[in-house]
Amino acid sequence: MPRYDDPTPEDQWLYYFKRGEKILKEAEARKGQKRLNKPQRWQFIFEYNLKNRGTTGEVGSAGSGGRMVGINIAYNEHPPCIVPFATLEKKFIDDLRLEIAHRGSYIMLRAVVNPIKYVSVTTIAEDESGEVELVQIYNQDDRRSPANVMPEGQVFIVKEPYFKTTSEGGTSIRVDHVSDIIFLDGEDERIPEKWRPRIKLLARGSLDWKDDGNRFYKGKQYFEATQCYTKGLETVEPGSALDIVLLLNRAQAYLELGYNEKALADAKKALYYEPLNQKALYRSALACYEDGDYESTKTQLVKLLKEFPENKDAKEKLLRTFRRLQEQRTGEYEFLKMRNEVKEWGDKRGKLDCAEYVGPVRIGDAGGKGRGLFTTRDVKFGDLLLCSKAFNVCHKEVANARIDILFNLKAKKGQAGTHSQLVQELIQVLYHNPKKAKGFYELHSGDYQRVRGEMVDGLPVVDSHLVMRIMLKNSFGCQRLSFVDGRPGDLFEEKTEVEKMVTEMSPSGTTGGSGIWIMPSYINHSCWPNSIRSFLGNLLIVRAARDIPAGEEITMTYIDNESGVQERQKASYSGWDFSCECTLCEIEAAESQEVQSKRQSLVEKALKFKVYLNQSVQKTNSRIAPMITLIKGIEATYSKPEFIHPRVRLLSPTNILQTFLVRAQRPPDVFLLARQALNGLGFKFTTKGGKVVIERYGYMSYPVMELFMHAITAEAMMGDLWTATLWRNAAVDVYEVLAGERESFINAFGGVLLEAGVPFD
Ligand SMILES: C[S@@+](CC[C@H](N)C(=O)[O-])C[C@H]1O[C@@H](n2cnc3c(N)ncnc32)[C@H](O)[C@@H]1O
Repeated sequence: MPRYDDPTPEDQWLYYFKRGEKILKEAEARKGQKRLNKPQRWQFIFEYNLKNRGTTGEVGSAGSGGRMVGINIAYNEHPPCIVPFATLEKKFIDDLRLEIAHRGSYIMLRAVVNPIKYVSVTTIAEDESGEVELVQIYNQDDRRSPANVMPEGQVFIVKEPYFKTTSEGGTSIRVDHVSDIIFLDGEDERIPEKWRPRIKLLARGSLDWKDDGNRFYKGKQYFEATQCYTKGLETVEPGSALDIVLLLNRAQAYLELGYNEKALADAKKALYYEPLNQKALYRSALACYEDGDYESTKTQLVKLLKEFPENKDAKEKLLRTFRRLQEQRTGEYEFLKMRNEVKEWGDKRGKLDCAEYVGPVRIGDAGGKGRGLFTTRDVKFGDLLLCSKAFNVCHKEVANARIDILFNLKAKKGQAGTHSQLVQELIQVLYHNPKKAKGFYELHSGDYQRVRGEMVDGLPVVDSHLVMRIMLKNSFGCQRLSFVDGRPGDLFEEKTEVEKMVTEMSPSGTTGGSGIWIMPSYINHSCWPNSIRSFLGNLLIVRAARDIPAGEEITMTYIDNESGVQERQKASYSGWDFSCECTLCEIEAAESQEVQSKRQSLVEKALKFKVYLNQSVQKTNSRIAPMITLIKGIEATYSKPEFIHPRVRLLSPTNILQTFLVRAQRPPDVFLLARQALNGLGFKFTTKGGKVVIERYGYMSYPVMELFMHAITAEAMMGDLWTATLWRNAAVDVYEVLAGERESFINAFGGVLLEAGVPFD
């Protein structure tokens, strides 16, 4: 079942946290001390090279098979440097003290080996006195090779360096914040005299830099291309033809990297000198389009087409822009086309070309819950509330997805999946798109103490620990499609070797994709929510799961609601620091301990029958009677009417029994059970004017769809195709809410309908 995110209750990760806490305690005990063992330079380098012999610098990825599972442990939360470099005082390796961020200081280093990458880019660096130390640089752009980030011989500055004990007992300078490291190029005056190249390279002109940049661009090395164009721009005459070419080339490379704000800034600079430059107008339009600013895109393209009416790309883009503006206004999308596109991505990264839709909702004060999302008008079951584009998402379906284990010992949170990759990518997005970053920084970050200061030395400050905390509180566990061929997406997962390893290490047994969607992050939790989210590629769709009056708070579920109240409370507390007080929790918490335990033990017994699902028909047949007794027993533990207290815990046992009954070819019982289960969830049906009408919508979740499909196929098997068709129509409405759109119903369940002989339309 898709979850808001993996709550990973503390006890499941106890072993790792205990180990981590031990390391932390030992490290804390050494706080302020000098490193114990000063490594011998030659020995240190020799052992490093020996250990990393045979690796190419990059330690593979999930799809490449040979990758080690990365374990990212964050415990040394320290804010980034927010003071200008000029105010810092130089320190040497010998001056560093353990478990301290050296405020007011910097250290000048030079890499003496080729780097290696696990989760961080790791190297050995020397200072000017020849002392060496391990340096771990986190959160660099994963698209760059480690040798490109930190080639041997690279001189760099670490501002306010953090010196720490490694989990292997050694020491290292750990750089968490991208804004804390300054890479110096050969001509930088801050490079110490002794590290300057002895032979002065021939002076290179802006034209040379442009040619180099173009070569890198052709080779798809966009980061390197931007570096060359930047060098060229340093010496070129402002407003000259070459200046404009360099700006426009850099804008194009920035667009490729997703640094849209920088691309727009470059295109705008070119437009300052040449207001009707065709490429500048087009690239500024592209940058606005990529950032979802379709009005500005339109303005730029209209201006361009007025001057250059034959520009085909601009015409095509303008048409697309009109479509985006319509989506933004109406929430009308070509869902089926989009779904097929997502399927075609295969194991590649993808992004749908569409706009965001913010429906009848607004952010408001939700009292003790902080902020929340509220309806601005009466909303009907199935209405589209949000169609939100990912701020950033890391799908695990992608071939080179990084599946790691991420621990934040300070926040006591652990996650298995793409979360470590997500944090790293978020940091890059925030660093290169500071305007867009504002929406992210406004999200809930729990008790984290934020530092002031958005920019330093003309560059954005990104606090990696803050990003991690926001990610922990707001990320959604996700897959690319909520339903694949009739079943919830995650049932289809074929685990890769790395995933299997991570799953083994994660007692919750789950690994998942993860992403950040800004608006949906404002929705608070309820165990019986009034909205449902679903995923379509990089889109998160939220629809109303019942009629909601104007001004009511919209809720969704963060956790697996098929568990009992105590487990749910534990999950919401350990994952998000709150105790749920929704009506379901209120009712269940007020039940006697005896009733709660009885229900729990009956559910556990019923779930054990899952093992028979893969056994012979005969064996399953003999389990039907005991299963019915168990289900009746669970039902008897509920005392309130189902529309006040839905029988959520009966969902999985019912689905198991349904499968037994289908195999035993007992369609009347299959239908009866499906109907009873739906009634038990609070649904109320009537037949009106030749239609099955859902008079009251009950508790909605993915397995509900199974109940509908069982009802439909059972009716068809009994020969009543008419009733089957009526149920099918009702099922489409429910599917729309669960899958986000109705257009793919046939796509998803066509096979089941075909087999049962139920007409499609
Ligand atoms: C994703 S954020 C939701 C938006 C958040 N309320 C805000 O102000 O930004 C998750 C956090 O909201 C709060 N929250 C969500 N659901 C809640 C609930 N049912 N009761 C109390 N607090 C809740 C918790 O602090 C949780 O860590």
